[in-house]
Amino acid sequence: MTVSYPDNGPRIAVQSLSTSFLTDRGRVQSVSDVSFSIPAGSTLALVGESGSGKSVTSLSLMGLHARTSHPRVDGKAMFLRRNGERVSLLDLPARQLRSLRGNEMAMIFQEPMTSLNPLLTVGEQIAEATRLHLGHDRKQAMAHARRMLDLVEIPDAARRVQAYPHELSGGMRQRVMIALAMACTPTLLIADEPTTALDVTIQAQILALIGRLQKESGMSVLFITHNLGVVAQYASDVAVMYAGRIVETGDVRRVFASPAHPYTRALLNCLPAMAKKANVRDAYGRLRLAAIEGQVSSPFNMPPGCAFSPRCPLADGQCDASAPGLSRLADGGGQVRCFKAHGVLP
Ligand SMILES: Nc1ncnc2c1ncn2[C@@H]1O[C@H](COP(=O)(O)OP(=O)(O)OP(=O)(O)O)[C@@H](O)[C@H]1O
Repeated sequence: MTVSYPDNGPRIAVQSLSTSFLTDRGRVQSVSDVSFSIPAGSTLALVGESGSGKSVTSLSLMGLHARTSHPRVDGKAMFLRRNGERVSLLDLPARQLRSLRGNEMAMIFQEPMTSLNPLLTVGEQIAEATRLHLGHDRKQAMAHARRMLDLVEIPDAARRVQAYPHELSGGMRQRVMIALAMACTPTLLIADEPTTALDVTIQAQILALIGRLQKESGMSVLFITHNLGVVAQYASDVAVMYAGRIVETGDVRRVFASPAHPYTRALLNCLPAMAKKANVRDAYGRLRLAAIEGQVSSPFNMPPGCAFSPRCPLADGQCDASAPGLSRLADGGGQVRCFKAHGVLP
């Protein structure tokens, strides 16, 4: 299933993406000034605590916000199509965006049951996608569905193609979601917490599967997770989000070896491996995992300065008074949004 794609620039380039919604309490800014790009075949992990704006970012790119929340999405998101054409996702008419979704751009979510149709067999659901996007007839579509189930290593695919989602385990359902997402050989896969609901062994298998499919197909992946621990193995680059903004970007090795933002450092300190290294133990001799004290400020009550300053051990008057912009780090190491970061280029 290897496909060659035009190699002129990033698969997706997002610039100053900002999203707000209308709520009972007025318009709320959920994502502000988010920029990143993902080259062909690369994985960018978007990391941050719950509520930091990761899902809103991906749903904004896919045009999937409910109209009832009156979303306002600003900025630019250029997507490189298979045919070499570059399209502006935020300006595309709904019909054209729909024809890209599930075809050249696909998405998998945490909970497959919310995306799979309980009334159709898994084979019918995959077949429906390829009939719509690839023009398969019924027979071709069902044969393709079987091949896809094989590809995602579902045992006995010929039989399972006839199964309904509720007849499968959580791990199998997530494999079906991946098969559905991959059915039209997307060039961009957005994986939003794809393994959070699964137990650790199955998580590792699913992530390995996505990694294998990516290598074989050359697709780019936007991998959304709150768990920095899984990032090191599966992503080439990281963007850390806090309160709707990217606070640090860089390649995985640099971010893990020398995190520049105090929030990234705090996230890393929450990892078991880091706890082992620090070897801080409780009264019973158990390793003590660090936790980030305090909570993300409410979007209705954001501090005037840096959003992280109320929780930051380094914050001073400057951080409370004004919000830092993104600065480039020395050695091509990415960017950071912090007055106190070391190694920032002038
Ligand atoms: N339709 C909406 N209307 C109003 N606010 C929204 C809407 N969707 C998301 N938000 C708010 O936007 C912020 C970012 O939410 P988002 O779901 O992107 O966070 P997240 O980082 O993906 O968190 P999680 O890991 O829990 O999914 C949150 O404060 C959330 O409550």
